[in-house]
Amino acid sequence: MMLHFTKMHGLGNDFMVVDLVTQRARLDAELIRRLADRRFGIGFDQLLLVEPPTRPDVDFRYRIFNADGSEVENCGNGARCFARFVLDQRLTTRREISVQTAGGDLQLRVAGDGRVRVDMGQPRFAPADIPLNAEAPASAYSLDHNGLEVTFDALSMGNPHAVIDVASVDSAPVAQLGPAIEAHPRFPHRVNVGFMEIVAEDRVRLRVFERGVGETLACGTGACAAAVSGIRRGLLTSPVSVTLPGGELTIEWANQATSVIMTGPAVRVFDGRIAI
Ligand SMILES: N[C@H](CCC[C@H](N)C(=O)O)C(=O)O
Repeated sequence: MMLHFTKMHGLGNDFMVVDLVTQRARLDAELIRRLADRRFGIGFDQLLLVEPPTRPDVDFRYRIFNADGSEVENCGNGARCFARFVLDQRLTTRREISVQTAGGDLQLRVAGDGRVRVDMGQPRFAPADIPLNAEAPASAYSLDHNGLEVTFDALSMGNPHAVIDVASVDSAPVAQLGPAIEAHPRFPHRVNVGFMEIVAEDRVRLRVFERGVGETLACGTGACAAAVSGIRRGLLTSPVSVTLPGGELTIEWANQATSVIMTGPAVRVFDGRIAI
């Protein structure tokens, strides 16, 4: 069959977006890996599926698959592209869109200037919610990597994140430490690894080694996790500007009992179709 798709990105974190409201297709992990390949396939960091809701109180179901074929709970940059896509495809006329994900519900709002505001829900800190093997919640954990003690914060944005403070993202050991922590046994579902450089109380630089992908140009949930980590440790004040290699996101978080709000761009690159 021919599968219609749209290539999109959020600050260079790139996606294959598929409308499964008006199309029918089954995409298993092996096919997803093949489609994700940047030479033999379409090439993307994540596949985003737009599906009819399974509950009456949301507009769509939003499913996310990493390039390695693993299905995951959330994708922030993808959520902004999801909102742009369903409006462009006329799958809705609403500019306030609610979606269900495996990690919880998201509220998407498309602004007049094309930027998208996403209510990402509340962060979760209990080790069991991340999940992280740890005796009790803390704002600083440590693990051993080749005899080196690595200190990190950890939380869930629906998906798991570790946040490591670094003096400079330019010299951060992303390629060495990223994969080691992603697959560390302390994280039973693996983890996204953020390297955060605090520039000012309202500004950070960030690089993210994403679970199931590797380093990406931007990570929306990673930007949320980094900002939340800095705010709750008293190092940052909301709103926080997060500068990633692909560009800048604004993250707001008032306090533990409120949602994290992420605002940023969503870009449509091209439409295509592929035989599967
Ligand atoms: N790699 C992530 C999913 C995509 C997150 C990222 N692309 C974003 O914008 O939040 C995970 O395995 O949880």
